[in-house]
Amino acid sequence: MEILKCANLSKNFKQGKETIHVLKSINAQFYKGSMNIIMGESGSGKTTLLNLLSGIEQPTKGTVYYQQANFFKLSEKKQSQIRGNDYGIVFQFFNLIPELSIEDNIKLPSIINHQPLDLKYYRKLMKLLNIERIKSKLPSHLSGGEQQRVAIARAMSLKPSIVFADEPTGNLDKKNSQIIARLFQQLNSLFGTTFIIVTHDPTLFPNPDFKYKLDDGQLIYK
Ligand SMILES: Nc1ncnc2c1ncn2[C@@H]1O[C@H](COP(=O)(O)OP(=O)(O)OP(=O)(O)O)[C@@H](O)[C@H]1O
Repeated sequence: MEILKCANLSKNFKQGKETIHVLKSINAQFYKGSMNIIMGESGSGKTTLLNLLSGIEQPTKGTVYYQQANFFKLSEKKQSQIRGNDYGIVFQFFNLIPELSIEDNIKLPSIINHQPLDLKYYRKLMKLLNIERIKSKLPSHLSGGEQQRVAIARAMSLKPSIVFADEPTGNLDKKNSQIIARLFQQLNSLFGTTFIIVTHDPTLFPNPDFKYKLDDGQLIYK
């Protein structure tokens, strides 16, 4: 069953007097519980595509459907509910709040979105990501790999149906990149979360369900 879909999705940016056509009428489906990898050269529009799919940015043309609903036609309130409760986002540079403990960082989405944490699920997540023993620390006291594991826990804390990850291993060494990639696979199998991951290094994800490349504004199925 498809959970997310885009139809004729285009995005242009104005750069001075020029208009650049970053995404050119992209059509794609993402299935519930699937692992999707998106590759592409620097500047090919990977972040832009992720921003449109996750509802952060509006397309110039075209439609994004989340569970059959035309996302950008939904009310602002509904859009932000979906972004807060149903989507999780993982960034290259972790984006943890420096003043908050690890535990408070992870619990933040539940506070902001007024959603109770499922404590049994939360403990399972902490254990799987191996961050229980560092939960009282501050982000600055953690290694990059640890910070990214915390960021994944935060993104997954409200049991999202889709996690969007933009170069989640881009700031990590090889060993930690492999650990993070393996964790994504495990979370996908264990919780059935749909993952849409942008990466420069497809060897980290040897068997995704779907692999794409962004090239000249088109999303090509590999
Ligand atoms: N807000 C913006 N205004 C103008 N141009 C933009 C904007 N956002 C992105 N672009 C341009 O769109 C193109 C695609 O950018 P994007 O960040 O999506 O690429 P990317 O594939 O994620 O690149 P990288 O791998 O280097 O992160 C680039 O040429 C970029 O300069």
